[in-house]
Amino acid sequence: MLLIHLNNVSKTFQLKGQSVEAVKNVDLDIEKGEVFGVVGYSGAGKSTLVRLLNLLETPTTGTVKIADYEMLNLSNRALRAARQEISMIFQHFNLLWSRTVHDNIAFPLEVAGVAKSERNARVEELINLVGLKGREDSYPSQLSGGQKQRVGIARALANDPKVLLCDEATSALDPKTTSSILELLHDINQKLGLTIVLITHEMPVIQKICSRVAVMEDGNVVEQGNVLDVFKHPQQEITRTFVRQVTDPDDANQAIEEQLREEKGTVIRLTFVGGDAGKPVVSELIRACDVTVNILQGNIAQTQNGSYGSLFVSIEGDEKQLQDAIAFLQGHQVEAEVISDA
Ligand SMILES: Nc1ncnc2c1ncn2[C@@H]1O[C@H](COP(=O)(O)OP(=O)(O)OP(=O)(O)O)[C@@H](O)[C@H]1O
Repeated sequence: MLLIHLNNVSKTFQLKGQSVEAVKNVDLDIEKGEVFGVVGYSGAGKSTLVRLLNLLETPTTGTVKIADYEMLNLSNRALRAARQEISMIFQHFNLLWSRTVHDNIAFPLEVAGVAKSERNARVEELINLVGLKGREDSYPSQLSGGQKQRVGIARALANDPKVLLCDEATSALDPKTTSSILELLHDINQKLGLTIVLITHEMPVIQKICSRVAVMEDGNVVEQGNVLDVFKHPQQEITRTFVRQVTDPDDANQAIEEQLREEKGTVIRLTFVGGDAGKPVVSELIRACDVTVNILQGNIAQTQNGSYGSLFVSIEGDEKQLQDAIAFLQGHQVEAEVISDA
């Protein structure tokens, strides 16, 4: 079921007599219960796009429909009600520093006029959900970054939203804490069926929890689709750059470069789907084409839609053997890209 529908949405800011087109003619459909990611570099328009979803920004053109709400046609009062169903978490948590964990989480319930006993029961439930039992009376300054974001998540869930918007929610956290927060978001999505829209400049975040992704560049959504499909067949150069954040992390690149200097053969990157797909293909390749294959580097990324692997190999053989080897690989649904010739 479709939950979010953006039709031809644009946002132009006027700044000192100049127009800044932050979001340009974006069409986007997000299904109920999915984790949808928007990836792009700084300035691409991601924050503006996500703020258009809860009408923190009003579109210059286009329409925004969320659940049954035509967001632009709502009265102020109806918009306030609709916003309760669209919650948000932030990079810097935006907690109230003078309130305890308990009172931060209770805050949106107070605003919504929920009675005290009901409020306390709900806060306790949320504290358990996000794994903060025992920290109810701490102040935000006494918490780690990951714990602060857990408070942010609990507070965002207080009024049972339909959608959770995450604006660079893990960008201020170290990799281990990032993983634990992404796991929590994944659990919440599974347990509550909550629809999550997250924006990030980090493709590993998309890889870990999103089922679909949109890539933004210069205000445009330049590509969107199922995460595994985008990993397998990125259409745009910028998407390839993002995919490489996962498949060729910097330390792996360095290792490849060092090996490239020493390799006698032709270095080829194989990309394949499925955990084991690479192994039999390589041994069959050696047998069928009578070439020597050295494995240089391998990497498998798990996405929500399945696994995706890349394998760097160096192949030694004459020109004909090499051509045969590439044809053989392609005939086995493995993509083969020549990285460097000896
Ligand atoms: N309120 C505003 N007034 C004027 N220009 C704005 C405003 N908000 C955003 N912009 C401009 O719109 C463009 C897109 O900004 P946006 O913050 O949406 O990008 P982003 O992809 O989220 O980047 P970042 O991660 O750095 O926030 C930028 O050129 C930015 O300067």
